[in-house]
This record gives sequence, structure tokens and C-alpha cells, in this order.
Amino acid sequence: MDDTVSTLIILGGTGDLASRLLLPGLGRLLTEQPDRRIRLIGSGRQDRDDEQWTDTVRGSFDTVGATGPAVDHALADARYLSADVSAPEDLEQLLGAATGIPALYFALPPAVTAKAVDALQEVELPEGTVLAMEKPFGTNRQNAAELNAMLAELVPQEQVFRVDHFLGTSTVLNVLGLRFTNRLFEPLWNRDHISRVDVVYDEELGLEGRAGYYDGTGAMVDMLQSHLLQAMALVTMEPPATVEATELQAAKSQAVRSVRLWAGDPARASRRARYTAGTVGGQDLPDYVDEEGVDPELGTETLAEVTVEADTWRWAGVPFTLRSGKAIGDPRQEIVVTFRQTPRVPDGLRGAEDPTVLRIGLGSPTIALGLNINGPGDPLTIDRAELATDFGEGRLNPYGEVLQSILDRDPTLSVRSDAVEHAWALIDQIRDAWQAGRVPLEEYPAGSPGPDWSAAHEEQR
Ligand SMILES: O=C1O[C@H](COP(=O)(O)O)[C@@H](O)[C@H](O)[C@H]1O
Repeated sequence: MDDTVSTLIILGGTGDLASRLLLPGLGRLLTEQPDRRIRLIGSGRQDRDDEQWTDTVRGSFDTVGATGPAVDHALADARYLSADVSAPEDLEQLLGAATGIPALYFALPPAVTAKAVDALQEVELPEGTVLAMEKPFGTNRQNAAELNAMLAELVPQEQVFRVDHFLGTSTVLNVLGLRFTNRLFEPLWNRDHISRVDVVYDEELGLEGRAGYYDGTGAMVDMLQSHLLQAMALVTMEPPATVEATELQAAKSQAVRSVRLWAGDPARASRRARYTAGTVGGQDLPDYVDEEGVDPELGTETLAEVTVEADTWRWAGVPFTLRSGKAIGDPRQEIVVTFRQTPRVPDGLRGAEDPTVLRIGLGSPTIALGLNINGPGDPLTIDRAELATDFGEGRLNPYGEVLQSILDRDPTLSVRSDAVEHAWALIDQIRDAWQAGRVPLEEYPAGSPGPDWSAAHEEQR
């Protein structure tokens, strides 16, 4: 029997996530894999018919130029069923419309996802059913643990996919190749040779009409709790014997588990801010609190930063700064590994002030190694040079990669249950300190680089 998924049911099919990310990702996947046959069932509270849903799917497919037999089949066979996801009978009806093994994709806010998972307890799931959960997975550690326990009642762990689309980006996938297939890096990949690591994902984008999700969630949960901690785990994890899914997940989970707040103090380790009116990427943005749908009382941050360490023999004492902000001018999206200075520079060589730096792009598929060299001109003066490569986008976009793994039931890109709980344990400490007023909510104009936190960075060197 073919054990791949043949029906994808999107709960929240009429939402922003589905139309902007999931469906374009699927379109790319089906274009690349013309033999794949998928029944695509959309579901939402709104009444729609199959034709309207097919139009929505076609519109999203068109944004990525999706074509070919698999795309035609998916469009011809697309179905829409309105459903209340907290009603077991509605979920039963959705699953009844599936052919072969179904995947239920929860493109829903955490509270609604929890209700749907609860309702599924009363539904008999078809053999092999896959449950794909969007981030944020739960709302805090306890809530995530409860959700994990409910899911464990439904299907085996390997059929639960906790989606983190950063794990499907080419560069993040390539951290493994870079680290474990080049003799150059791994012997130096430790506290003796690396002085600090920054994992930065700043964006020009502001709220973009997403107050319903983002307001009250904020940058710490939206980006650091999931994506950036996962990216960090790929940097800090021990080399696995194989890249088989269970082994990779175990190595990453252990890596997340070892993460501690810098100096053990959430107030010293974390910083937060939100944007005020300004211009970024040629677009005028209002104060965050004046964006449509924002509740100023929630005190949502649009820029979050935390310094942590991986409390292991390999990494103890090395600061890892994770940071993500919206409405940032000239944003950086990269992992920056800064090596320690050489123990000594020969007398007479001038200008060797900067250390060797490895930059792994997160928003673009780039890798660059910044080196000191004797450049042209005075032979005793050191210049900087960069060995850089742009290895091109992957065949699929990140959601295409993630969907492929879900449809093939290959959990390599999924986050294991305990890893999510470890991540929340860290974030909960920070949010408790924020709620207790221990970390001020600063402001920065949209289009600026964000507040000047260099004093905090110096303290952590
Ligand atoms: O998950 C999210 O990621 C995006 C940034 O990732 P990208 O791949 O779309 O560049 C971020 O804008 C969004 O707020 C967050 O929910």
C-alpha cells in the first residue's frame, strides 16, 4: 500500500496563512512533482462552494506560476466543506471526504487548534492520519505539554508534524552540510575557537494587517520561540550518526534543552521594543499602536532580543544572541559565527583587528567567510576579504519543503514534542519577567535599525 498522504485537509483554508504560504508552497511542489495526486479539501467557518475554493487555490497557485498534471488534478478535484472545528461530527465529515491517507493541517490560531484537537478525541481517525500543527504550538509550556498529551492520544508521535517553515529554507537545511561535511569547521566549532554567535532575522515588513494573530503574540513568540531557537539548535547540536529523522530530532531536541538565559536572569538577558511611525522600504507606517486592530494595552513588542548560552562542554560561556524585529531599515537575516582572535599577531603586521567571521544567510541562500589577508598595497597591512557564495534558491520554497515532508510522512523537518516544550520553558521565563515590568518596552522609529543595545552587548562579551 502507498503510505504517502493523498488528501490534504486545510483547517483554516480561507485564512491568510493558507492563501499566502501554504497554497503557493503546494503549487510549487505539485509543479515539481507532476505525478503526485492530491485531493485538496479546504475548510473554514464561512459558507463557500467547491468552485469558490478552487478559485482561491488557483489564485494562490498562479502567484508561483504552478502548472502541470498534478496541479490540474488538484484543481479539478478540490473540495470545500464548511466546518466548526470544535464539532466532532464536522471533523468526521471532513475526514469522510478524504481518499487514502489524510493529513489534517491546522492553519488556525493556537486556541482554536486546541479545541479542534480536543474534538478529534471523539473521532475515529483513518489509519495513518497525519496531524500538521502550525506555530506557535501552544501558548506556553504547560499548554504545549497539554496539547502534546492530547495529540499522543490520537496518533503515534511520528504522525504529528510540528511545522517550522524555517527548517525548510535552503540555508537552514545546509547548516548540516556545511558543518558536517567540511573538515575545516567542526574542529573549531566550540567555545575554544568561537567567541559569539548571532541569529538575526530582522524584516522591513510591519504588521501587514495581521493584528488578529500578531497583537498579543509579539516577536518573541512569533520568531524566537520557534524559528530562531531551531536555527540555533542546528548550530549547537552534536553531530548525529545519520540524518535519519529520529536521530536529527533527538540531536536538536537535546540542543534546545541545553539553552539557558545569559547570566540566568531574564531581565539581563532580554530586550524588547516596538515601532513608532516611520518609513521603511518606501512605505510609511503608523505607530504600531495605531495599526488597525491593535490593542495598546497588550504591550506587544515588534522587536525582541535575547542572549542565551548552550550549557554544554562544547559551548559554555559563548553568548548566542537571537533577535528579530519588524519595520527595521536595512534588515539583516543571518547567522553570524564570530571566531576568536588568533593568540598572537606577528609584530609588524598592522590592522588585524577583526576576527574571522562566518555568515550564513537566513533570508537568502548565501554563505560568506570574512578573512584577514595581505591585500594589495602595503604588504604589512592587513585587509579584509570575503569568500562568498550564493548557492541559489531550492527547487521548492520553504512551505513546499514542509508540505513535501508532510505528504511523504517524513518527519525530518518537524519539531519533536519535547523540543517545543523546552523552547517554551525558556520563553516563559522571559515573558514572566516582561509581565512583571522588569524589562522596559522601548520604542524605535520604523525604518531605523532599532534601539541602541550596544551597552548590553558589551556586557555580554
Ligand atoms: O513565521 C513567520 O515568519 C515570517 C518571516 O519568514 P519568511 O519566510 O516569511 O521571511 C514573519 O514575517 C512572520 O511574522 C512569522 O509569523
